[in-house]
Amino acid sequence: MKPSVVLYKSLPDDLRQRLDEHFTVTEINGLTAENLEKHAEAFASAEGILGSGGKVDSEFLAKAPKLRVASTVSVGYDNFDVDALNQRGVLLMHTPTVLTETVADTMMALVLSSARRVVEVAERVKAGEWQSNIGPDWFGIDVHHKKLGILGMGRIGLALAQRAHLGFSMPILYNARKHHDAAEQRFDAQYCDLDTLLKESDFLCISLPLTEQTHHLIGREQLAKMKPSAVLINAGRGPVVDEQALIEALKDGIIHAAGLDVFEQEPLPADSPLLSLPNVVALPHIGSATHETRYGMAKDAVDNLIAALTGKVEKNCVNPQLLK
Ligand SMILES: NC(=O)C1=CN([C@@H]2O[C@H](COP(=O)(O)OP(=O)(O)OC[C@H]3O[C@@H](n4cnc5c(N)ncnc54)[C@H](O)[C@@H]3O)[C@@H](O)[C@H]2O)C=CC1
Ligand SMILES: O=C(O)C(=O)CO
Repeated sequence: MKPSVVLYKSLPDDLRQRLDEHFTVTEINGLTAENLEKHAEAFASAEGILGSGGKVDSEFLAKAPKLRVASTVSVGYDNFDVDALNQRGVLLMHTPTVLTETVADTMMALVLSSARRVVEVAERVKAGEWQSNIGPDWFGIDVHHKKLGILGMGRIGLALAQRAHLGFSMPILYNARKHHDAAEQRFDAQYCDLDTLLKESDFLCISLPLTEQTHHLIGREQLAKMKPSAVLINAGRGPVVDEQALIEALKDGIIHAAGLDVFEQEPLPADSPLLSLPNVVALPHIGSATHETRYGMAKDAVDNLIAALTGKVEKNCVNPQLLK
């Protein structure tokens, strides 16, 4: 008999077909409380789950007593309680690597659009405001040769360093839990402590995961250490930055601008003060959102689930110690 799995994100037809070849699939529209109740039987018999978004914690696991593998269509896994999964012996599979370059492209787009005010001035053109030669009120700030600080020098941080250093002649500073040899050798990146990164970066780019240690790592005190001309870019997770403190810093001129792909609450509420600030570029969490990359992530998530439920895991496992 094929193992039962719950699919909580729709897949392209060919990938759905591949999943059906291996498993008996129940497809639901998200891991909502309502769906957990409505599809209680499917969760009770599920050996695997595949999707993205929604909390997977001990409360969820109590409803899925046969679960062996959770496969998320994302690299970030902050919505999973990894300790609870470990206690239950449930493997967690994710999709690093396939999205790295695309997310770095998004971060570079945020750097450029925040500095050059691309969104703001394009809207002014559409509104018919371009009536004569433009003056300083349309100008932005340079990107090339400025110092780019990377907070979280992992896969995405490295790909951003490549773009910024080789493409835009930007000196790279970074902070991470440990030195990154490839970043230092290939892009001359300089390791520094967080205070130095805050004080010296012209662009502070956050590509950190959300953990207990990184929650509100950037708050009022840290923002106050940044240059008034600095731009903050966050494509890691919203709660790494204290959003209220960021709003105040942007309003009060403590920092110059922000480019944000992630927020404390997503979707960003329509009445968020961030949306009325001209010095904010706000994107709807599109870091990995290209057709090619989203397909690649879904494919990897399907392959990860098949590998893990058939005992053939070689990569993409968050808790490989369970394999021993
Ligand atoms: N906006 C979007 O659409 C996307 C956002 N992301 C976010 O980007 C994050 C990073 O992804 P990858 O680069 O693939 O992960 P990674 O694991 O390769 O890199 C994370 C880096 O953060 C560092 N780090 C972790 N905790 C730290 C701390 N307390 N202080 C300093 N450095 C710390 C690690 O040492 C590592 O260098 C993901 O966890 C996810 O939250 C990822 C993909 C898309
Ligand atoms: O993969 C992730 O962690 C995302 O945020 C979406 O690509």
